[in-house]
Amino acid sequence: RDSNCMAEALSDSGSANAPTIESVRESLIRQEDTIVFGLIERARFPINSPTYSASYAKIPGFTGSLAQFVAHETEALQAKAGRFTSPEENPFFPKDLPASLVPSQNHTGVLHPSAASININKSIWDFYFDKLLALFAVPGDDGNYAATAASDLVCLQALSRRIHYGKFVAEVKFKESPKEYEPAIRAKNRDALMKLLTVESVEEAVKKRVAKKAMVFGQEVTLNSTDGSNGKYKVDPSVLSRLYAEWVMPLTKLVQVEYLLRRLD
Ligand SMILES: C=C(O[C@@H]1C=C(C(=O)O)C=C[C@H]1O)C(=O)O
Repeated sequence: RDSNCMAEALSDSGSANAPTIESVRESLIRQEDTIVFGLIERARFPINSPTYSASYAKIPGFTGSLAQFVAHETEALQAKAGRFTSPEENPFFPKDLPASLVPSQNHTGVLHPSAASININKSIWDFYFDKLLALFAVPGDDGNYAATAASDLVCLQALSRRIHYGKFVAEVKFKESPKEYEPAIRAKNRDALMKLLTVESVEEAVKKRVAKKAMVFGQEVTLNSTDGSNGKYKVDPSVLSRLYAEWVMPLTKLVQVEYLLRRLD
């Protein structure tokens, strides 16, 4: 099976195509590329703070910032195109989302149905704008607010997909050893579940790999120099390890715990 096609793989029917811990981890690794490239694209612009100010935007018929407006309206269009019928996609503005207008895809049930009730995009939105952005975008204002908002949404959606992928990780882990998970689920013991699903060696490797990807993808490519990067990268590699250590992995694990707690409902 083509390992780049996790979405297709997860949609396949039949247990022969059921995800494995390897296939799920492969997808998480590939999604790192999307996240690193997304941050590199956003880092082309300075912070551009008017993008986040409701008093700047004053959009007729909409209360909120330009960033909120672009996310809200883009999601409405994407919903009509069927984006959120995929169990891998979770909207930031789930209220009043228009229905899909396209023929429905056959997303067969890999996940327990209660997975649909898990959406932690509010936390993702908050850490992205309140903490992360200032770590990789330089201070300043170049007036490119619409492009800035669009590029923020690309980052947010990539982070959201990665973090909510914890649902699939948890499903695979549960299927591999139900007897270990069941008592902790019945006891609603979050700490025990967190311990069971945590693999520190994998987390260490993730932190190192995303920093390395920031170096490889974010170097200046030139034709006639021996060291194109000169140690300068479009996004500081340490920001990538910090993003994963402080937010992405803890939130992915939170999604896993939330999913497991509902797994026997
Ligand atoms: C995703 C997994 O579960 C946990 C979360 C990880 C992550 O978010 O990258 C990594 C290791 C585990 O502690 C996994 O085991 O691969």
